[in-house]
Amino acid sequence: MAPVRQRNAKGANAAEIEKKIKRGNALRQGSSWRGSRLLVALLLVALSACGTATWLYVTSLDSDITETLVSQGELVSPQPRVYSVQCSEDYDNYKRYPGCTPQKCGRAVTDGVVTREEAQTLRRLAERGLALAGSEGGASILDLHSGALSMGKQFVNIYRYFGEQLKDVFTQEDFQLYRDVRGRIQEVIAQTFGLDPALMYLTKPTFFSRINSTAAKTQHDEYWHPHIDKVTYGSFDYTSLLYLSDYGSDFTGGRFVFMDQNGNRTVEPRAGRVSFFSSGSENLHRVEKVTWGTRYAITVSFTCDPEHAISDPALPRGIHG
Ligand SMILES: O=C(O)CCC(=O)C(=O)O
Ligand SMILES: [Fe+2]
Repeated sequence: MAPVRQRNAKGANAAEIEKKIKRGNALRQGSSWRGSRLLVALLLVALSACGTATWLYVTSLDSDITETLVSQGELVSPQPRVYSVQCSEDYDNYKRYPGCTPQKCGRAVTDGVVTREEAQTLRRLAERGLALAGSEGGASILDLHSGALSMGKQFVNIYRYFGEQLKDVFTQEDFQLYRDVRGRIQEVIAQTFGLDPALMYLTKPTFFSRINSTAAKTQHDEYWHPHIDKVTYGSFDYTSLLYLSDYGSDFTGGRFVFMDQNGNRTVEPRAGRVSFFSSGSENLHRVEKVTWGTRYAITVSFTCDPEHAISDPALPRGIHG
């Protein structure tokens, strides 16, 4: 009996082993199936991620079609380069001043109105003025008309705060140069848009700006938001920008961007370059973030409304520069 039992036991063992092997095989087959299904799933996820990324890239390219209107290296002189655009209806909401209120709208750039030497003198003026204080964030302004100067997270009035000290910072010649340049810009805007320069007035704010890549600390530092000058500043009818430094060598980023329905159009700053445009929503724009270096510019703005006219900046009486 015992050998039979043994045989039986042996037979049972063999059957069990066979079963185990089969189960093992089945398990292995199952897990390899599961493994390959996982692989397929992963592949699908990767493919759809690639697809989404490509789609995002293509659509971002599409909405980011950028045309350079004027590059830093070009010299646009003696005549401005003019791009006409249709006027928005913004001006209908304001009193019309014939001979000044925009009827022709557009944008233009000229390197023939302010010399590079003049731009350098104005840049030094800006450097000295802004060295008195400046924003903690990346964007500082100095408004010689109101006296507003960025200081830390706010503004001070330089004429009150620094008083007599200013005679070592600004000279009468500096203010004379500002007036001269302002007058020439006014002339070229009037010529380009067919206006009577005598019916255009300097308006506020009109300011020097200094921008670097330091992170913004307050909303005042956030210069890069798209905006419409007429909406932001109210009184503006024509905006001009006089650049005091060069895109690409003094700073990177910081190009001026007109944001049109069908794409972006940029102006690359160049010292002495004047860019001007009608201030309504036909000229929605922004400034790219400055990524390196320091960018200096002056915003010189004009209104047609004599009630919003301001006088040229001048050193207050008693401060003799
Ligand atoms: O500095 C610039 O290029 C533009 C500044 C600007 O948009 C503004 O002052 O309203
Ligand atoms: Fe602006």
